[in-house]
Amino acid sequence: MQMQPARNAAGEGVVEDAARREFRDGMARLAAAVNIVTTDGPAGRAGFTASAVCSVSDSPPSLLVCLNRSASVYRTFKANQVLCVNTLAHGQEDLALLFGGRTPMEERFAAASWSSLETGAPALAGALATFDCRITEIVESGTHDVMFCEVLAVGLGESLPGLIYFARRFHGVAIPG
Ligand SMILES: NC(=O)C1=CN([C@@H]2O[C@H](COP(=O)(O)OP(=O)(O)OC[C@H]3O[C@@H](n4cnc5c(N)ncnc54)[C@H](O)[C@@H]3O)[C@@H](O)[C@H]2O)C=CC1
Ligand SMILES: Cc1cc2nc3c(=O)[nH]c(=O)nc-3n(C[C@H](O)[C@H](O)[C@H](O)COP(=O)(O)O)c2cc1C
Repeated sequence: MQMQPARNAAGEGVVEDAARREFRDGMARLAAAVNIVTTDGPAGRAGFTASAVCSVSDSPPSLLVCLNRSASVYRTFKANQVLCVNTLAHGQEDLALLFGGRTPMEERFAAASWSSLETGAPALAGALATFDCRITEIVESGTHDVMFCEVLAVGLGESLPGLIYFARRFHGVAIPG
């Protein structure tokens, strides 16, 4: 068996790169809902697309969101301490791409209509569900911060087909029945 060198000529960790690639290939098979996570407050308004969102507990109602510390929106979320998880419906793929990076913040928000629930974080008109939250704890893990959140208010939109991210693409999910 040929051993792979731990570092290439440029000093980069090739073993680590292979592990990351393998991890991502595996994660590409783990289907996930698509959300736009927003915030507003003293540090300003920001939002990003997130598939790393998960239910934690129903008492108290709580969820978690994983945010890369290198994202342009990171400092704004950390400073505001509130966020709203907006779960997207089939047909909102363009919004998911817009909030998926590299687009100026005003352009991202100009593409949709927003209101607010309790915290002042933007709630997306036409979302399947909106979870208005206060960030209660932040745990650093690898490249990401895990933001644990208490859900203060839930908005339920129309019952529409859902949107998932699977195999590096968006897919619609039909309502059963
Ligand atoms: N959890 C995250 O931070 C995610 C970030 N992305 C961003 O979008 C880009 C394109 O993603 P794909 O087209 O799906 O191809 P990809 O091969 O980069 O990612 C495949 C899967 O790996 C996971 N993933 C990707 N980057 C990650 C990261 N930095 N930390 C933890 N998990 C990660 C996600 O589940 C993603 O669907 C990624 O390179 C990343 O920048 C996408 C999905 C999740
Ligand atoms: C489908 C999809 C899912 C994503 N999920 C996450 C996620 O869960 N956590 C995260 O930190 N970034 C995620 N990203 C990347 C962020 O949306 C992106 O880095 C963010 O918009 C910040 O980009 P910016 O630094 O250019 O502003 C995802 C991107 C896409 C397209």
